[in-house]
Formats: sequence, structure tokens, C-alpha cells
Amino acid sequence: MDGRRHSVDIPISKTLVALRRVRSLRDPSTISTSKFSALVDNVNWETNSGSGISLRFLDSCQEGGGSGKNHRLRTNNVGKLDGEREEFVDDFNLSYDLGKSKFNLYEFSGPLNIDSGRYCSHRVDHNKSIIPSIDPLEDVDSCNELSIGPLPEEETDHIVSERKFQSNNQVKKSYGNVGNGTSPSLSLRDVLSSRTASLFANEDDDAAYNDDPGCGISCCWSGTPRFRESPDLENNPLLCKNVEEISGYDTRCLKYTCNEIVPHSETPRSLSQKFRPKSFSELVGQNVVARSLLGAIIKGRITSLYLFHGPRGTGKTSASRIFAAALNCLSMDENRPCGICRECVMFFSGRSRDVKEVDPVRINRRERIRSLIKKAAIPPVSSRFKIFIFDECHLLHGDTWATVLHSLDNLSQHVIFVMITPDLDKLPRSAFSRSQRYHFPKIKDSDISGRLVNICHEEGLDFDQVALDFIASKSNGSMRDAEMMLDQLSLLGKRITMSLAYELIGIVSDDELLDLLDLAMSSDTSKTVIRARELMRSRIDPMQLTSQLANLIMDVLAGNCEEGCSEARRRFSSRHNSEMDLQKLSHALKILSETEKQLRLSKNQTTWLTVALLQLSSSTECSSEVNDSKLWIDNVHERGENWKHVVSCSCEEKRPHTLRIPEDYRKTLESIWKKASELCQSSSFKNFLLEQGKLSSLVVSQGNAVAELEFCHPNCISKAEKSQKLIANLLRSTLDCNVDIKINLVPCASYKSRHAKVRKAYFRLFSCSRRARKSQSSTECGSDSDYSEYTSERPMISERCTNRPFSDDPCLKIPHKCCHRMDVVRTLGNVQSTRTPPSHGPLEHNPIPDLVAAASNEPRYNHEGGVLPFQEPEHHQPNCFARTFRRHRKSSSSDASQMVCITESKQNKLALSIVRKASSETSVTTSDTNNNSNTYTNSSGDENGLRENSETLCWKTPTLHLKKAWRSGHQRENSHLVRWVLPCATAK
Ligand SMILES: Nc1ncnc2c1ncn2[C@@H]1O[C@H](COP(=O)(O)OP(=O)(O)OP(=O)(O)O)[C@@H](O)[C@H]1O
Ligand SMILES: [Zn+2]
Repeated sequence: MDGRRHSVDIPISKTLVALRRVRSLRDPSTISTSKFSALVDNVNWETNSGSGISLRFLDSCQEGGGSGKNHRLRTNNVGKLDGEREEFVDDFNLSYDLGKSKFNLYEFSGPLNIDSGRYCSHRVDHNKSIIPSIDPLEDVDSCNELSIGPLPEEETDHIVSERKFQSNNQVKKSYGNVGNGTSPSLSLRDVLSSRTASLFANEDDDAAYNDDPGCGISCCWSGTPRFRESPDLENNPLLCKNVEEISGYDTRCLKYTCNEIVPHSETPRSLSQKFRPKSFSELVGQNVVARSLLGAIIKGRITSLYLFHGPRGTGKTSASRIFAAALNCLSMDENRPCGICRECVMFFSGRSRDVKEVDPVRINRRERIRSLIKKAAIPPVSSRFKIFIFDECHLLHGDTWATVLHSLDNLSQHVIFVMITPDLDKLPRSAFSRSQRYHFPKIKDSDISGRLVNICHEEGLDFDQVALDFIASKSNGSMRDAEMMLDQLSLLGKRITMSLAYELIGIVSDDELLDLLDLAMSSDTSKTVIRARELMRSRIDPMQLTSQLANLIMDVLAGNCEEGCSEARRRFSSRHNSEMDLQKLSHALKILSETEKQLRLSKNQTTWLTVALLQLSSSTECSSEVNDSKLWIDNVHERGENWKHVVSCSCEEKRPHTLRIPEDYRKTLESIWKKASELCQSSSFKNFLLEQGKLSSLVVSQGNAVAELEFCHPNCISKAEKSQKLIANLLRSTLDCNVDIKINLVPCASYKSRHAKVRKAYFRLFSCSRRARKSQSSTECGSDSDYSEYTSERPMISERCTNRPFSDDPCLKIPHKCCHRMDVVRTLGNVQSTRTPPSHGPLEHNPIPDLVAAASNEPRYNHEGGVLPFQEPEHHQPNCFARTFRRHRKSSSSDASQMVCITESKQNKLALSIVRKASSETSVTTSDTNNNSNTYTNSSGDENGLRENSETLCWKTPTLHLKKAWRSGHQRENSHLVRWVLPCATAK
């Protein structure tokens, strides 16, 4: 009754929001402010006789040392504020002023111990008004600062508070760490008040209680008893002894009690906040840094600029705070910070005036940083050092850096700047040389897992060790990430197990992963596709799946799948331990890494990953081919040709993406294309070439070149086709040699996304080819100069037969019907080659031929049958090719051929169609994912029709215009062509 009252005015909206926020704190049993939410929960809203509202706390909300009385929040009419203050015998009274839309919080002297023994409440000094002291640094940002002079004691209570809060609704917060004469008012205010804009992340440290020697012990996260008395800190700077004497509590408990860094008097909301390290010994996995910093302190070799850098969540911020505390710690012990001396208590209770965390964004104004430097020059209040911590210092502007660095020499020895950044590259060079740098490496999985175990023990969580190990392995060396994951899992309220972790993190279990990898390695195309789709459809992100597969393969390659691993892993590892398998796996790894890059750019990730999986089984072949291609390039170099002109990768086209071209080759191609385009007179055509076109490969030898161009839209293709002569001329002028050009359609990302609906799962659907070969003297024909078909293993689209400019070229005098690109390629499949087939034909690159060969029951390389599509670059003897080709043209009266296409229906079923043509008879064999085979023969000569069954759309004829076929597929919309594989074997 005789209690002094402090009133606080708070806008109602903020109050309600804040109350809700309090309510939402995650663990009501461990958070002191949540006790308030309990109060709020138990509030009775009563309408008063006037226009006031009265809130009554029910008995059930009484807590711990609470008085057991009801607490009321009562609103009063305007004008009655002072006169009608309710004189409750309760501990506090919160009145709502309707006129001012504010709550007035009256505080009574009677203690309201809303915290249980486990939690410390916030300190209120009843003998002092809520008056902030003026910190020397506070006027740095005067517009946001609150400056209220001391008031006579009578003027305390709500008048003072009102003044204070009416000023921009800003209030200095108590750090709520002292349990002396508790009252909820400040605690509530902490929660309710809006934050003062400040340069310093912890500027509130200088809150109203600077003069207060209170013991500053609170936030007992560890569940230790609360220390309530307020020892005389001034007289007893080193508290260790006193504390034990006074309280009888274990010093270690006290240390924990004091140690919690709660810079904004906010209670921890996550495990990671709650278990922030408070001493160097608690800093996991950073022993070198910790020892070095501690050594510097002990030896007194302190420099003025420190730079902490390293990946996120590795303890940089925590270390900077520990370092700051240790610098000012009064203990002579090596184990600093002691956590119990006056300075430590001040620091850990958030009231140190000499340690500041600077907001890097707000400090970027010149006058602010200058003001900061000016204030820094003032000697510290009570401690040895003034420490300024700049977290995320890469956000500092150049000017700010300059000012700080410039000031280093002028500032006295007591000023220390600690800069923290995860990204060293963004800092000015000068910062490096002026600072002592400390690198915080990623934390080892074993260290992380050990820490998680400790946390689980402290939090009383049930866990499986493997689950914690798994979390550690998924956290990428970041302790914070690991703690976050654990936090989330702990919320489920169950035992922390592997399956729970899998589910939460959204990853595939080992068994599923191994199953998929097994399928992919076994070339079982359809099952691989089905399985991959199932996984991705259910819950797995393709990127995640890719990285898991890559990790698994790495484990197998590194022999990590033998001991101490799951049974499934061991079995897989023993099945794939031959030299060839390991080679396959390592190439699979390369493909996956390429795929990962591709996935980042792609919107159709599922398809790309499926494509990559289909390539895993044949990856070795591709790689050897890449080597061959490289070899070939090198050979040409040796022959003294201009390297610029020799850019090719025969493997490139067969992959769904083109990432394997070395970067410098790509750049060369780009520059050639740019130069050629710029020679164009018409600026619109020049722009068209530059913007829509791309030179994707170039093979030059002995004055002749084959250039492959890519355009990403069919319209561009037709435009380019119309001007192919011009383009060839431009390239010829640039390269100074004769040029054949091939024009391919490679839909770009934007085009694909626009047409994503229609072309769901397609890659390199078709390419079309043109030649604009400038006629050479006939003597050149059949010589080494003809490279025309070297890279033609790609699926090509046939085109209207036109009178080609090269029709006078003896090499290419081919019948009208066969001038189609596709025909050429197809026919090549029937070449009665006299040469030994190379050990790796271009088709080997593709996994499909295995399937094709299996499905068509024919060998892939039939020496007699001449299965070879064309010569390898390694044997690059174009004349051979040309001769063979000519010979074939003469001999192949039957025009027997075969082609394969892979289609995909709406039901996501892949189907393989083998189209064989012998004379007038065309037979189509299809097999779908269910291994249903279906063959039908058409001897009617109706070659151009499409035949459709429930699962697949087959192109019955190899001479069909592919573009047309594709369009028809679209119109039908029940299946579409995924890929052509041409040719595969000889049809008899
Ligand atoms: N080395 C560590 N030992 C123990 N806990 C750590 C360590 N590193 C990080 N943590 C945990 O992660 C949380 C975040 O750490 P901290 O803020 O110090 O990391 P940081 O490296 O500064 O990260 P960021 O660069 O993102 O600011 C801490 O509260 C703590 O719980
Ligand atoms: Zn200390």
C-alpha cells in the first residue's frame, strides 16, 4: 500500500503486440519473460463502470515468490488518471489511459516475484527513478537519443516515465539481470518498449542503471539457483570470494548465472542463443584462436585492430565478446574471463560501458564515425580497454574504414577495434595489413556432434548418437546450423532419431540413395528414371539429391563405406570395388558436379537430374572421348596451326549441357563470333547475331573450317538459315579460311521456360544443320580438308531439300533425297567400313545405345556390318570418311537403315522406339518402361505417318521431317520426343 509507484506509458498497440510476442516465446518453462505471458493468459478483461477496462489476473498465475495476490490492469477515463489511481494491495497496477491511448504501469514496492527459483527477474531499484544516465557516446546519434536529466526524487514514478516514453516512445532498456527487489515493471517495459535507434547494437548497455552497483545476476539458463543479494561491487571488485560467502552458492553456478550474454535483455529464443559460449574453453573447435587471444591478453600484447573472419556460425561473434570480457576482466587468473569480477559481471549483464557493438550500417555516416572516434579517445569509465566490436564489418563503407584505420595511430592504447566478417574479400586491403587476423575455420563434425550431445544432456533431450552425428555432418562446419537443426528437432518432442532428421532436413535415406545409385550404375534406364522421379516427386529437392549422391560416391571412393557404416553401404561398396567400377564412380562424380552447376541455372531440375543419372553408367566412355578430343586439338597445335581456330569438343554435343568446354576455348569462340558479327554491315542483323546466336564449336584445319552455330529459337534458326551464306562469309573473313556452318537449335533457359509446359522433359530435342561451304577446287575434295561430318553424331533434323551451294562439290554430290542431314547420318550407319572400329565410338558416350543394342538385339559394333557411324577425330582423315561415304552411297542400294528415338509420354514413361528401314519396309519396335515390346511393320510405303499407341509416339520413318514430327508430337501432347539416337546398328 505504501509502495512507491512508477508508471510507464505505453501505446496500447505496442503493448498488445508485445504481449503476443511474449506469449510466443518458445519454451514457457525456461524463459523468464514468458512468466508474463502466463499472467497475460490469466487475465480477466472487465469493463468498468466508466469507459475503463479492468484486467484481473487470476490466482492461477501466481508464481514462485509471488505475493499470491491478484494483479489488476485497470483502465481509467481521461482526466482521472492521477486522481483515480486504484490503490490496490496488489503488486502493480497497469492503467490504460483512453485519452492518450497509453498504458500506465504503476509499480509497487511489494515484491512480485514472477520468476520461479530458476529464473531471475529483472532488477528495479526502488530508490531510483527511471532516468538514463548520459553516456559519453550517446550523443553520437543525437536525433535518436533520449536525454533526460536527473529529476528530484519526488518526480519519479510515472511523471518521469511519461517524459521518458513520450520522447519518441523510446526507452532505455534495463538489462534485466539483477534480482534485487524485483518487480515486473521493468521486465514488462523491456518487452513492451520500442527500441531506441542506436549506433550500437548494445548501446542499451548504458541504460538507466549505470550508477547501480546491483549484483547483475540473472538469466539462469542453466537452471542454477538465483542469486538475489546485491553485493557491494565497488568495494569488492573481485566477487569470487564474496559471492561464495554471501550466498553459499557454487561459484561455477554463479559464473553460469552471470555469464549469459544477453545484450538486449532478450531471453534466448533458440538453443544456439542459449548455448552461446561464454569463455574460451567453451569455444568449440577454435583452440588455436582461443589460445592465441588468451596468450595475447596474458602477455599484455594487445594490438588495436583485430580481424576475425571465417565461415558463418563458427564462433566469431562469440569469440569477440569473450575476448572483450577477458580484456577487461580483473582476475589475475589465466582463466579469463572469470565471469565473477566486477567487470565481468558488468559485461555479462550487458551493462559494460566500455564494450560496444557497433551497427555497421548506421555507423557509415561520416559524422557518426567521427563522433565515435572522438568518444573513443575518452579513457574508459572503469575498465582497462574500450572495445568496439564491428560485426559484419564488410558492410562498412570505404570512408568509414579509412576513418577507423586513420585513427588507429592517434588513438590511445586503451582503444581496441574488433572487426568481424565472413567475407574477407570484401574488405579493403589496408585493413589486412593493419590488423591481427584470426581465421575461424569450419568446425569438425566430431566437435559439433560432441557439443550437441552436451546440449541434449543439458536440455534433457533423448537422442540417438547417429542422428546427432548426422546433424553434425549436415551442418557444413557451422555450429549454429547444427544447433538450429537440433533445436527444430527438439521441438517435435520426440527422441531425436535418424528418420526424424531425414524427414526434417528433407533428404533421402541411405538405403534409398544406394538403391538409386545402383540402378543408375546398372544402366537400367527405365527403372532409374522411375525411381528418381518417385524420390523427387515425394519430397526431395534435386539439388539435395545430387549433392547426396556425390557425397555417397565420394565416401565409396574414399573407402569410407567399409567400417562403421551401414550394412547397405558396405554391401554397395563391396559390389563396386573393381577398378572399372571405381573409375565409373569417379566419372559419375564428375557428371554430378557438372549437373549441380546446371541445376542452379535450370528451372527443370528434375529432368536434368534424370538425364545425369542416365549418364552415370556410361560416364567413363564419355570421359575418354573428351580426352581424345583434347588430344586431337593438341595434335593440331603441333601441326603449327593457329590454335585460335581449333576449338572443338566432340563430347560436348552429346551431353545435355556444354560445360566441359574449357573456359579459354569458350572465350575464344565468343571473340571469334563477336568479330565475325561486327563485320556485318547491317546493324540489325549484327545485333541479331550477337544476341541470338553463338558459335558453339569450330574445327579448322588446313584452311577449312567447320563452324557450329547455336540459336535458341526456331525463328532465329530460320532467319539464320536464310542468311547462312552471309554468316559463312563473315566467319570466312574473320578466320581467313573456308567455312562450313552448321546451325543448331539449342533452346536457352528463357525460351525453355516459356515453353516449359509444352516441352516438359526435353533436352537437345533436335538440331538442324546447314552447310554453306564455299566451293573449293575439286582437287581438294577427298583430301584432309573435309571435316564436314566430324561432329555430326548429334541428332540432326532433316530439312527441305534445296539446291545447295555445295552441290558442285564432288564430295557432297549426293542424291537429292539424301542431302538431308538426318539421312546422311542415318546412312552412315550402314557404311561398310574397311577400318577397324575405334574402341569408343561417339555413341558410347550416350547410355541409350546400350539400351538400343539390347533392344534391337544387335551388336553395337559389327565389324562386318560396319556399324560405325563415322570416324573418330583421333583418326581424323576426312578423306577416308568422304570416300567411305561415297562408297557407301554407291553400294547401299537397299538403303537399309535404322534409327532410334526415345520418347516420353505424359505418364512419364520412357519408351524406346527403334525404327528400321529396309527397302520399302519400315518396321518400328517400341518398348516402354514396363518392358512391353511392340513391333509392327509397315510395308505400305506410308513412311511419313506417325503412329501412336497408348504410351508412346513413334516416328515410323527415319526420313520423316523431324521438326514436323516434333510439332505433331506437340499437338498430340500425349508424348514427346526426348532424344534421337542415330544410328545404332545396321538393319539387314
Ligand atoms: N566455436 C563454437 N563453439 C561453440 N558454439 C558455437 C561456436 N561457434 C558458433 N557457436 C554457436 O553458434 C552461435 C552463433 O555463433 P557466432 O555468432 O559466434 O558465430 P559467427 O561465426 O559470428 O557467425 P556469423 O558470421 O553468422 O555472425 C552461438 O550462439 C553458439 O551457440
Ligand atoms: Zn572477470
